Amino acid sequence: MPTPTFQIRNFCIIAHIDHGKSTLADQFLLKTGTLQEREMREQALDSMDLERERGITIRMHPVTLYYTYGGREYELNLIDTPGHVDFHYEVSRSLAACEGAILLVDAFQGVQAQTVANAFLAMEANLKIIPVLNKIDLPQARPEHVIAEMEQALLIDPAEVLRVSAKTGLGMDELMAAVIERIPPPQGSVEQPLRALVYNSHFDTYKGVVVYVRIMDGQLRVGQKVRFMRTGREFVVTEVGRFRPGMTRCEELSAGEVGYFTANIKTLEYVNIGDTVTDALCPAAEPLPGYKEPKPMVFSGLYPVNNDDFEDLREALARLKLNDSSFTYQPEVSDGLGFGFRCGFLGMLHREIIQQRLERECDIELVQTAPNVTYEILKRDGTVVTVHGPQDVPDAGQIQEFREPIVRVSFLLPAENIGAIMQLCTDRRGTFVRTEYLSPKRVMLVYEMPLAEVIYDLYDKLKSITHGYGTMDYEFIGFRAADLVKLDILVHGNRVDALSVIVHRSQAERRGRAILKKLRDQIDRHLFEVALQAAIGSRIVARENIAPLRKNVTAKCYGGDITRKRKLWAKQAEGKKRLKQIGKVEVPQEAFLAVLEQE
Ligand SMILES: Nc1nc2c(ncn2[C@@H]2O[C@H](COP(=O)(O)OP(=O)(O)OP(=O)(O)O)[C@@H](O)[C@H]2O)c(=O)[nH]1
Repeated sequence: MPTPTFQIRNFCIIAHIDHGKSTLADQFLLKTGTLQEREMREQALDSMDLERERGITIRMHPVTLYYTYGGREYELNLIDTPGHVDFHYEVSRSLAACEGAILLVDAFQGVQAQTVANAFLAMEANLKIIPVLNKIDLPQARPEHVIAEMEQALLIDPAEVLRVSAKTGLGMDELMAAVIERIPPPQGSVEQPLRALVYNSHFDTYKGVVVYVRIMDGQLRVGQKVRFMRTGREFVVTEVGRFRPGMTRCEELSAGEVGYFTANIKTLEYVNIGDTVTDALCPAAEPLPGYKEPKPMVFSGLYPVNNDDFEDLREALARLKLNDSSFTYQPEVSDGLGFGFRCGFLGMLHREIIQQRLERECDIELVQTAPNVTYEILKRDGTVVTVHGPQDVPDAGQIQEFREPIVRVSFLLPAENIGAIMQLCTDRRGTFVRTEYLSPKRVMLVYEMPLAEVIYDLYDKLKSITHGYGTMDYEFIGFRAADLVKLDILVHGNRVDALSVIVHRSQAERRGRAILKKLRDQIDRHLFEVALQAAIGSRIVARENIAPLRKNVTAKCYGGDITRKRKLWAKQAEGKKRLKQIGKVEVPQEAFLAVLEQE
């Protein structure tokens, strides 16, 4: 018998990193007897190794709990959401699968940038918010201040705020009651054709893709032929189940419920987060709203240090892609680094995670080039092209308008640092939007800024200026025209493709000079003077010279000592293996790395 919808509650926990979301999720498992204390590994829901190591939630792990309240048994579906900005879209899809959200705030740290961003996402999705203060067991907790911040920043009624300790379980009874009493039961009808929201998925070696769904209307059963409405692909369902928290089979899932299904789906590419699954024979008229194609925003080149590892790297990337459809890659060749791949990521954290997985899983030494963002170029012939790297930029003569991605960045910081951060934002071509004091000591600051400036080092700068007390969050708002140029690097008159970068014209000279300085330190002297130049089209904006070598290297070894000479020659030959000939100049591989690797 399916649970009547009025006895179902679907909710998630939204919080800033480290405010205790996973610990609270564990308390729900304990409280409902889903897991016993002894069975519970610490933080059962954070299952991926990498997450455990980094202590952050990357993927969402749903769990179905049963809890008796007021003499009735309720089905509670808890959906854990990622807390990082890179995974914004995934957060928004998991919110769409719920009717309510627990907004968890650390009673010491207070409201942070991601708390605000995620709370607004939940409010936009019309979720019932249950504001909760966590870590009230901490001696340094300052509940009254934090509640005042919540009221100021998020218009939360102080009377509604619950106080818990996810660590000790204090306040859990009140929280369970609030989930049941305050969050509305799901709407939707079993009589309607099936509509299920795909809010996540993972790849299982034996079962194929496991699709995580929230059933909005209708029913989902084994043997049913279903259709993904965006792609039109059809599959026959082989298994339906719930997460308890392990995958547990059941007969069917009905309107209002949360669970998973498998259907011998071989690749995650067929399963898009946000897509709608319907019955192939009796399809729904309209898919569910809000679908977005996941778009990588940050790109960088990934090269094996040893070119023989290229095929291994290709295989490793293909395996990763099976598990993460938001990551993209395509082969590219660079003058300096040889064969490699241009990879697309959702953001900087996503990029770091992928690199770590690759290194761990395939034991290949990798070089990552400095990250760049995606650009749009309106050409004089009226076409718009998307550019993922400097090598794709057409000739200046063909460019009508160069556009870059802009994000809205929100900072939450100690009031005393506001001047320094505003200066930083101005230097990074930011446009001031607004500022708001949450208390005399904490302020929210909003800027619009090019994404390229944000990924460069904004986060590190924020942390160092605010001594770790500032937080930030950003969302993509669109492409805007800017005075961007492709800056080329010439070694003795020869353009080196691998070293080109896209920069704002006002910064071209400074960036050019910095690159040339690094190059100069890496390239040995030659018998002639080597000119290093940075150029925009044919205009040189910066120049460095490497003075010529005055004497032959072996000259100082006198004529007679042939063994020493041989040794020297052998050593030179060894070094030359990794030298790249550019025109008449030999450039060591390290020079490319020094310039391309992120500072
Ligand atoms: N004293 C105390 N510590 C807590 C409490 N809840 C969580 N913690 C600690 O706070 C730290 C972060 O908790 P997590 O549950 O990992 O936080 P999270 O929000 O899931 O973090 P992400 O997965 O990074 O988003 C851990 O060291 C917890 O032990 C609490 O109520 N009291």
